[in-house]
Amino acid sequence: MKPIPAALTIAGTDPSGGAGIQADLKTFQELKAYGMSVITSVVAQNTTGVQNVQHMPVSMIKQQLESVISDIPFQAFKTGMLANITIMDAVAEKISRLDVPYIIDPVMVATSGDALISGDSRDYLRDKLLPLSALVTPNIPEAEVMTGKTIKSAEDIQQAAKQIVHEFGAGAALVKGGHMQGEAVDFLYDGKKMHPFSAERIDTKNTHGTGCTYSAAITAYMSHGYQLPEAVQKAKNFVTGAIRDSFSIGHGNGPTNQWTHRTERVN
Ligand SMILES: Nc1ncnc2c1ncn2[C@@H]1O[C@H](COP(=O)(O)OP(=O)(O)OP(=O)(O)O)[C@@H](O)[C@H]1O
Ligand SMILES: Cc1ncc(CO)c(N)n1
Repeated sequence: MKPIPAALTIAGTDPSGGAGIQADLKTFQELKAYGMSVITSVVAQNTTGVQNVQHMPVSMIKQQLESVISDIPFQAFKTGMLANITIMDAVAEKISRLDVPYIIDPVMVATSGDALISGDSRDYLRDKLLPLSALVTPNIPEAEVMTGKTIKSAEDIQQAAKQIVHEFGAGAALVKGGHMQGEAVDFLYDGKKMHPFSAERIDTKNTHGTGCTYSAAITAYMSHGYQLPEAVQKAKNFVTGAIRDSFSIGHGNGPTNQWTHRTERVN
């Protein structure tokens, strides 16, 4: 019998519901993957920014992982906000033996500009976590931190994607062009081929949680058995719809809309 598609997110929270664990679970649900979550940090945030952060004790993060892993099988998982080296290390220890695709959203800074991880953990993420991943999904500033190079053009994005795979050992790299001008073009490099994914740029300030929604959608599609690059194409359609139909709520950058009634369906 086919297993029930299940997906796990290991990330921080957003009580305003647009990013982090909340965005991931909404996306999993819309894309018909049974959603599970391990909370790494509780973040007091909303559409205007981050007001406070409380990291979970490492023993509690490990225990949450153990509770899920020992009980329910899942076919793909992602990490989002992993705030410091101690948390990254604990997560790495628990997930390194899992034999299902691992998607890293290398969260560093919120849409509002607030830092979500410590400065010294950026290198650790690159050196310790990337080699465990099937895919990493940096935006341009995150890819610049990883590669140490300035990214100004589509050519630069592709070079960064290649470096992240060949030099840092990620299974594949999807470098997102959301922070550039013009079409929203992302490049996926899987170690052999470069795959561009393009969508019209939508004129909106409501982009809170776009990165979380995108990587959660990739994770959900992979839990259904879709491989790269197909899982990314489907997730790109999903996130573009979620930005197009985004909610003008809150006083800052509004959240994306995961409702799939007008966007990509699973089956
Ligand atoms: N205004 C836009 N119109 C269309 N697509 C967009 C727009 N902004 C971002 N995207 C797309 O949304 C996806 C998420 O990319 P983005 O670069 O915004 O992620 P991010 O910066 O990690 O998100 P976050 O704001 O959650 O940190 C990518 O496919 C990107 O091309
Ligand atoms: C918890 C969390 N993860 C990721 C982001 C990036 O959007 C955010 N704002 N909050």
